[in-house]
Amino acid sequence: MPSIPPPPPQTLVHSLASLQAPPTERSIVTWSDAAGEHTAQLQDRTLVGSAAESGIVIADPTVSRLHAEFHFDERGLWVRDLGSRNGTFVENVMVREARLETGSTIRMGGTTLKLGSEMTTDGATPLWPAHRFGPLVGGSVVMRQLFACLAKFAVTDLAMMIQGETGTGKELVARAIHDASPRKQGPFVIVDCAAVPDALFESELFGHVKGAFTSAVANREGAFEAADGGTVFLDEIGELPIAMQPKLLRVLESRTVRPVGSTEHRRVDVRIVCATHRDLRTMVNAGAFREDLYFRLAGVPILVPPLREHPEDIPLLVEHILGRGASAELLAATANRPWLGNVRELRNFVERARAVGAQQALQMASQQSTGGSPSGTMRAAPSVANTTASMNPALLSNISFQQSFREFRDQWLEVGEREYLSRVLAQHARSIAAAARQAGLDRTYMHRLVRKHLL
Ligand SMILES: Nc1ncnc2c1ncn2[C@@H]1O[C@H](COP(=O)(O)OP(=O)(O)OP(=O)(O)O)[C@@H](O)[C@H]1O
Repeated sequence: MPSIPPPPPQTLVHSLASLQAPPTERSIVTWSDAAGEHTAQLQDRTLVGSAAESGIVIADPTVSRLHAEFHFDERGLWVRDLGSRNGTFVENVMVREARLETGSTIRMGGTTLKLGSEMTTDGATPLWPAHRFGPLVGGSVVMRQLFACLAKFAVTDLAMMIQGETGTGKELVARAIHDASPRKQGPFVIVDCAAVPDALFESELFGHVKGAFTSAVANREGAFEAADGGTVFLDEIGELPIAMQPKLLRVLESRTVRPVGSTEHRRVDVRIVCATHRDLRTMVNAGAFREDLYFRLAGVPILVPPLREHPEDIPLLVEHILGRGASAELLAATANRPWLGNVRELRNFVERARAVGAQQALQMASQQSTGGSPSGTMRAAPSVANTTASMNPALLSNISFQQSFREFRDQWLEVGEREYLSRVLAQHARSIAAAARQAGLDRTYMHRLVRKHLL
């Protein structure tokens, strides 16, 4: 079968306009007061106060009747205090007028409002009605908007591109899309593009026939064929070697694969979901990622927010991870940390706290250099002294022996696993290949473990 030539190059702006649903960004504020929790969309001018005639009515006696006004101009969104009794504060600074950004917190009297934004394609304000979407948990406005967007597009066959910092839940989002799609009975196949050696990429994706290269001792099915009838999740798509990019594009367009060493094209029916922590548009502009492939993959761009943008979800996530209610101590310990490694770091922390107690977990966290960086780069190797401290037998004195053996074992396996990996990595100057060799693990698996433990 003749190969299909790639489409003619397009400009980034033109392609963006033609391939993305035309989203409109709307600013919203959320707050809770004596009357409960509220979300309101901001108009060109919105009056805020405790008077019933205000656009945003706050049920709080410390808020003046006509307290402040939100308004837009060509430079953005502003809040202006209207001479209120108790003042208007932005990020705890008292202001007469200030420009706001998404995520800003605005305090009026005793009530704090949080500014968010939502992307809509139809002018409506989509909010998922529940605090869960498949395996995903989140009750904040940003997460419920995300869930509504996932629900809307999961039922289509459009390619989806999930962007977000490391640990924000991109893989879980991909799984949620698959589970909510008509393909849910089909396979869900993950390819971690960061963990596949360049020379094996083609075989990994499209398979090979026996004898295609020296180590090809038998026919092997690639990820696309394995996912036939289901979804292929291409994780860390930004790591796809440039030489592979036209090959992937051809497969997406022809919907056929040709295993390495074969002349036969095989038809495959897969939906593509990919994820990246990098901004692929910057990579396109730098020539490191093909623009035509980018637009083919980014049919629906999905942005997963970092945890710091929805800290109100932390208690819900903590209880989800624990599988039960959390102690006040644990909730306090998790409330005000930066969580640069996002939900993954929170999960590791909670699992450690379950094993050793919240205080000890806090101590261990402060011994480690904190946070997976937003850029997704690995953090510096922990020192041997630190790793030794984390296995101090004194930890045992903090462990709960009230739990079941199974729970105890699972918690200590996590702690032990992390300890083992950090030591092996340190011994091999953080070479994943060398560490995997010594550990007797597959390099891909080693890579996953390292990311899982934020090492
Ligand atoms: N909204 C959520 N609800 C429940 N669990 C979550 C949520 N978001 C993330 N997690 C959990 O956090 C951990 C990290 O999530 P995941 O591996 O999907 O992140 P990621 O963005 O793909 O990370 P990376 O970019 O490093 O691959 C997982 O254990 C996942 O189950």
